[in-house]
Amino acid sequence: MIKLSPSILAADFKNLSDNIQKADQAGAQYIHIDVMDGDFVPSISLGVPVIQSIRSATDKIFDVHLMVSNPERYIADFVKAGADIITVHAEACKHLDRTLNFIKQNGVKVGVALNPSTPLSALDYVLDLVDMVLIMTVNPGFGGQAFIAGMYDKVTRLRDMIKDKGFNTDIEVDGGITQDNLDKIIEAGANVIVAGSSIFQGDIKENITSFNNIISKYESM
Ligand SMILES: O=C(CO)[C@@H](O)[C@H](O)COP(=O)(O)O
Ligand SMILES: [Fe+2]
Repeated sequence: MIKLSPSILAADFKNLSDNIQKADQAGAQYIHIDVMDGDFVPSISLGVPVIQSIRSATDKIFDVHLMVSNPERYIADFVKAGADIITVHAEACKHLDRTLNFIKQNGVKVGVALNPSTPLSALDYVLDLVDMVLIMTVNPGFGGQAFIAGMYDKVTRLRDMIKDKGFNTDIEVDGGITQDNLDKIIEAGANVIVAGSSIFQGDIKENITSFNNIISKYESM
């Protein structure tokens, strides 16, 4: 099952709950929420109070991407605010195994993210702990960047690694995804698709319908 996770970083913050409801009604399965701390990545975006406040706008899955140093400090707060999936960066955790276990103990789905330059071997001893691996297809910190072409191969190799281990882990891709590269990234093995600018710039409903039309070709396979 392929899921679309619109990134609200590209939404109109003045009309955030309206934009989220449009994405929900147009057929997004997840809502991707980028939390940036100005330390792990240069930008500061939004945090717990915003998530708490938009929780009532939709009952779709809140897919929370923490681009935060030492994220274990905030996990319980994000769960309380309404996160359903919490993804932390391998590069941002001093004790990744402990942090992933802690997310699971808090009763939500566990994700681990890798920057473009981080090798897949970072997953060797944690893959069994996670529900989802997020492959960054741009360097984290900003929306609207161009997809890094080398990431197709990374996703293919990760899908093989997951199959070899007999797991069923989701692969999320995040950054620079458009209707033009969607086929290729799904064919590489991604099944959770984050898109910010290419959903929220222009007509949200039309964009989501076009994305879902492409995705639907793979659902019947
Ligand atoms: O995590 C991030 C950026 O760090 C992303 O979730 C972006 O928000 C995706 O935006 P687009 O590249 O799709 O515009
Ligand atoms: Fe993200």
